[in-house]
Amino acid sequence: MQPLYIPLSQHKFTYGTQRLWPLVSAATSQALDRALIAQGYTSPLLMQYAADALWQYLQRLASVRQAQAPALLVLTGAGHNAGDGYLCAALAYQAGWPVQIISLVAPEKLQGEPQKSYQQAQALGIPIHLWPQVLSLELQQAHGQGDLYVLDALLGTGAQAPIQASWCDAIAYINQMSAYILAVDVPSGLDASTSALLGNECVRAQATLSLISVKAGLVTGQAPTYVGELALAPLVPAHALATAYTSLSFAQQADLLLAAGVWQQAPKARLAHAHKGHYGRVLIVGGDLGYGGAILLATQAALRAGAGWVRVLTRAEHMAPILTRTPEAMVLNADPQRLAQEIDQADVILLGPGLGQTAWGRALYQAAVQTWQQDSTKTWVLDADALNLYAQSPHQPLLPKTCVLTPHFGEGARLLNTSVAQIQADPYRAVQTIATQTQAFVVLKGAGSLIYHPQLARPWVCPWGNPGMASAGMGDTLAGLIAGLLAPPTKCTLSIQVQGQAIAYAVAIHALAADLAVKTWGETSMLAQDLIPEIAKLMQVKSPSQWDALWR
Ligand SMILES: NC(=O)C1=CN([C@@H]2O[C@H](COP(=O)(O)OP(=O)(O)OC[C@H]3O[C@@H](n4cnc5c(N)ncnc54)[C@H](O)[C@@H]3O)[C@@H](O)[C@H]2O)[C@@H](O)CC1
Repeated sequence: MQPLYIPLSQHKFTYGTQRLWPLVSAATSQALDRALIAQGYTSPLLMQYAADALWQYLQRLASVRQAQAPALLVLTGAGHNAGDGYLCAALAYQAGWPVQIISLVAPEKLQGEPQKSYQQAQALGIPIHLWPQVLSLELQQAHGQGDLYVLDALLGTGAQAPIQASWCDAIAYINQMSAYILAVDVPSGLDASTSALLGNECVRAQATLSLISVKAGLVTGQAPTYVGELALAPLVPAHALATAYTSLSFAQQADLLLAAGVWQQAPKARLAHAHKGHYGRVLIVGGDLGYGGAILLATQAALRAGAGWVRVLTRAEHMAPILTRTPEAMVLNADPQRLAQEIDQADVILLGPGLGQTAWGRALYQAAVQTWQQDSTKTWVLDADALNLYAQSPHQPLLPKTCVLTPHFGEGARLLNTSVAQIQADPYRAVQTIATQTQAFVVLKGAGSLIYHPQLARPWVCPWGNPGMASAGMGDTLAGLIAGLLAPPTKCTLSIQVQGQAIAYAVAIHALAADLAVKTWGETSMLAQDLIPEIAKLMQVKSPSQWDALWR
């Protein structure tokens, strides 16, 4: 049987020659449903296709896990999401799995398709309990043996905040089970558009099968904790979906970067007669006392990204350690007077790794601002305390014409003078607001990093990376990588689109390097420096087969 879903969390994942995948809001997803219904894919048909895909996913999972006597518990609410759940329960029951359903909504309150699906499950004789009834002995036994699968069909794209206490209790109840949770379309409690949490509890699924389209709220911010493995069940043929997309009058929300296209963005083969001037000059400024490692990592990443030369302005105390580890770099004692002259010689200036906020760092920041105000033709990357100092300025200076800001959520909150919670409530809005206010490229770093510039149609989302990246030096490495990849002088004169692709490539390679490194070091022990050799490996990939070989 043809697979009814496409796994999106795999690194080997490719989809034709596409480089991007559309991410949609809940509203767009509902409009897509309507457009498909208008093509003759009626609501009951789509619901049955959804149930078929969910059931196939569960069966394959049980087979991979060599599950003994698998049992299914389905939690349902009132909407179409629940309808998918009832129909999937019916398929599992007919195949001989022990199945029980816990509904949070009294049957007499159900309407339309969800009501019909409920009646179908009921007619088969599947036990349906109204929350908070306890599980029957049979399922409890299966649960004890660890073969219990839970289908979360409580809330889908129609979910609204807040989640009431009794629903939170039900969510907490399934989260504490030692069962495998598959979420239908969206983990209940997560906003499908923004990745915000709608209440105090959210289903923590091992996997989510997104239906018809991938929702933007599943891939960024806090979402990866709740979504688990992500897969898409398109439900309808590609041509029907393409017609549905073109009939929409409003744009999709974001684009997901895809592995299929990432390697195609790698720097081209070098000219046979090349000299280092062809590959650009990067100046890195930072590394106050106590922060020598930050500037070292940025330097190594910029060099591995292929920059022709890298000069470093830092504290005198850090010169010898950096040179010992990276003799290819030119390392100089930083003083604000020297800065203008060094900037003049560079194509790209990275300001911020380990810059700190003492008088030393502030003086360098001020000198840098004066320089770019006089000559805004250079490409700048502002990271770490350069962002904080910019955010603190009472009169924020106009940024250079080509500028990349790389805030994490905390720095993003300072740039917008708001809280981290507000950024988490809608990272898409945050990245677009920062970029619009500054007219710069913004890389909002975190799980599912976002990349945006006001002249791009939509933010791009990087789907790779792992929680081991929540460690010191990761941001410095990324900043160095971006600076190195933007360094070739030709890049600076190219369009926003092409510069954006170089930045997206840097973000992707950084996350993918972490996904390679984690295979050796594990999430707990992986260090930022472990990414450097993996970055070099990834940048050598020139074909899909080389790409696949990396992930074997
Ligand atoms: N329309 C269609 O034809 C299709 C819909 N599909 C499924 O349908 C879902 C969307 O269906 P709906 O629009 O019915 O949305 P939902 O299934 O998310 O349910 C909305 C219902 O939940 C209630 N609700 C919202 N927030 C709540 C909260 N915080 N606490 C308690 N109850 C709450 C609403 O009052 C409404 O009754 C998708 O996520 C997908 O799973 C799929 O079957 C594909 C086809």
